[in-house]
Amino acid sequence: MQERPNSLKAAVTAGRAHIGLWCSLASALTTEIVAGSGVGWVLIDGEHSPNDLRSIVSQLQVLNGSACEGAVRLRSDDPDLIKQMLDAGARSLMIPNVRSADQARAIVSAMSYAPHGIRGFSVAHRANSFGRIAGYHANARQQQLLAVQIECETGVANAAEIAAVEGVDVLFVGPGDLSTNMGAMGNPGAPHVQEAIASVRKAAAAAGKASGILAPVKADADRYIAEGFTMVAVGSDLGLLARGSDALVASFNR
Ligand SMILES: O=C(O)C(=O)C[C@H](O)[C@@H](O)CO
Repeated sequence: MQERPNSLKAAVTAGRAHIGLWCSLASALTTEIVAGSGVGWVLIDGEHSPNDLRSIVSQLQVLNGSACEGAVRLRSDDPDLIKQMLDAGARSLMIPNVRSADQARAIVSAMSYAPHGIRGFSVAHRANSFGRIAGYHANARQQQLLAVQIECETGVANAAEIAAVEGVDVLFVGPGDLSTNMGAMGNPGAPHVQEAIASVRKAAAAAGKASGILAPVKADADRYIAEGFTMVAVGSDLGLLARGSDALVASFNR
């Protein structure tokens, strides 16, 4: 058995925009519904959502056989969490608030088996279809995608060095955290934040890497894609359900 190609990695490393949806509801059912839309990837959020390892695995399972790539955001860069999540079958990882090239190198190391890194070895797990994927251990890095989030001024200042780290595929801007860190809480449209966002995109491009961002307003997403961001999340299960239900109820309350 061969490992399924990572369509998200293939698109963004070739410079093709690939849209995704954020899955914050920690529910295999809602992730299945969202993935059925035909979106290219979903982000299963282990940072700000009430997910645990089992709920993340359930969401990855509903993506089996689908063209939609399940990316997982961890709550930190802890190498033990990274190992457990990779073994559980997540191969596209997003790590929040990466601030330096050394931190990025440590994350790549945690994703790599010796001699390139420190990932612990387990002979059979969900990632290699319980031992059915021949050569998984030798080739595991090929289908892995690493998106590091740039979410503070230090990360922006070090974006060029972070992008240059071998094994980093995407600099992914966290617009909420970045704007908050830059004194414009929740307002990524502030001119100085927009300048920082553009500088992250340019740093990624200069290193031949992809850039990504979460942009739940369509006009923003269109503009970011036109500027060159490729891994673009255009909404979330939570937002769709909350705003959709608000609008439906409001439509009866005139
Ligand atoms: O800083 C941000 O913005 C992000 O990283 C995305 C958020 O965590 C959030 O909006 C998820 O729901």
